[in-house]
Amino acid sequence: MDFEVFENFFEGVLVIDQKLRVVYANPSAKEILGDKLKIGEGCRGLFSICESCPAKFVKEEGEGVQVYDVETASGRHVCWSMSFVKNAYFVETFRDVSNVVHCIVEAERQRAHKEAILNSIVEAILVVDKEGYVLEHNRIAHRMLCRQEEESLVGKNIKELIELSLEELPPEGERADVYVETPCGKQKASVLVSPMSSGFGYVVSLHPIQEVLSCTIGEENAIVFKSKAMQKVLELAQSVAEYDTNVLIEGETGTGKNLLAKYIHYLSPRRDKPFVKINCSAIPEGLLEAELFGYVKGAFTGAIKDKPGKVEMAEGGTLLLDEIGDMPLSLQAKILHLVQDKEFERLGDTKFRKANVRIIASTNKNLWELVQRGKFREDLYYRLSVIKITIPPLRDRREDIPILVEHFLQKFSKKYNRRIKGISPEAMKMLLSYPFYGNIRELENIIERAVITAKGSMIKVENLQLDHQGKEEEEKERIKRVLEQVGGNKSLAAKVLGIHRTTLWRKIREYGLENLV
Ligand SMILES: Nc1ncnc2c1ncn2[C@@H]1O[C@H](COP(=O)(O)OP(=O)(O)OP(=O)(O)O)[C@@H](O)[C@H]1O
Repeated sequence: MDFEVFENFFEGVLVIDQKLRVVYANPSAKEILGDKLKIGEGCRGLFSICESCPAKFVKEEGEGVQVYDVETASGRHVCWSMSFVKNAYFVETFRDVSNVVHCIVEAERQRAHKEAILNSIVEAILVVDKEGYVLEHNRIAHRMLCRQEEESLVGKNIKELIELSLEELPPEGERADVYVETPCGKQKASVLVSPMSSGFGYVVSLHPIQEVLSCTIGEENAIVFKSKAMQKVLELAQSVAEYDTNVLIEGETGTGKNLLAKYIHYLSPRRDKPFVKINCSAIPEGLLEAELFGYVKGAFTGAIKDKPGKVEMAEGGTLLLDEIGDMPLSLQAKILHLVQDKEFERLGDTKFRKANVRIIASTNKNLWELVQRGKFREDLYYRLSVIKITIPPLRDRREDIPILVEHFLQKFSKKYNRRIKGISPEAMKMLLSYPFYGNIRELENIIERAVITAKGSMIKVENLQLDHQGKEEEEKERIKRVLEQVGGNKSLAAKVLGIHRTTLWRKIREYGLENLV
């Protein structure tokens, strides 16, 4: 066999006889294998593949073998092949691929580093191209967004995953809160988008936000909160719920007094019996007694048959006397009798009836002040306020605003079948600085309007209809009234208003009320 033909080959060529001795090596082979190569000696050990010498297989099967990465005795990497020719020789050819292998190893090392870093981040990371298609992601993203272990996010569009397209995400460097559908239900997450310096796409990070605290008696009546102040309120409510004591709930309008009363009822042993509410301020004085205690036929013109009142409707359950501060003095004695002796009389009747009801009263007025002014019976006040729970106004627990916003966003998105995903940072900032004299009810109305009027899937500043002018007037009047009541004593006025002294002083100057102090 003429081996000269191999002399100028770029690849290394070794010719091995059947006793596995090297009979020829071309210059490339000599260069690659160095002094480990000895012509006339055995070839064993020249390559890492010699450990499982393929010669026997190649000869018997008559098939060549190729291995892409074989190490030489001197540590170089070659792409190696062996064939059996002319029933006499094994020919090994090999090409140095050390550089390629090095690049692959380096790329693999970098990939492993990147993967370790990505997986050590507590946020879900999605690397997307300019159109929003996922190129890479970390383990948290998989856990957060995939229902099945084998499911892959690569190739999916961000819109499909978080229902927000790239254009709808917050601008670079700004976070926004969104809701993401996860295998465990909706998860709130703070989203941040950073463009890649190569201009190749974006890194979208989703930081899961801890579940909102909520006490719920059904979806409709969820009480959501985050503040310590509300936590205390709820804890107190929970601890008194099981006892049959009367409870007085105080708080400004719209702070959630009705909701809390329902919560207490549903936590109490009376939960399977009725919860009945009567609004003492909404019913004309003449009708209130009949509404509360019922009447018998002929009690007044139009009383054509006996009719039970709210007290009887609440039998076995809870009766909420809403806006108790507006209860006329004339009726207060009868309420006292009900509260004290659990007895009442239907209008026009001659006999007392027994009532098995738990009484919760609520008021947005300062009941004690009404007692002092002779508008509310002191004995009734003490009877009702065995346990007094005061719900703080929303402006004193602003940390509840974001979760309430989200709660209402979800509620109204569902109600109006709109796909509202979140609120822009500017809009949230505006809500956080708004005084909310109408408290949660006002916030609820603002969000309801915003959900209806929002053009895209995010609530923006222009969707918020805030009544700043009206609020300022209202605040000025309130401060003026309180200052007059306390004879200009700033400390006392700040206490009554529930604001800090320095805030009060600033507002006095703002509204030009200096003459009152
Ligand atoms: N913590 C809360 N979480 C969720 N929704 C709330 C919360 N507090 C109040 N709301 C909602 O705000 C609205 C007003 O609440 P509610 O009627 O209980 O207030 P209120 O203090 O009784 O008002 P008013 O003094 O006018 O009778 C309701 O729609 C209620 O569901």
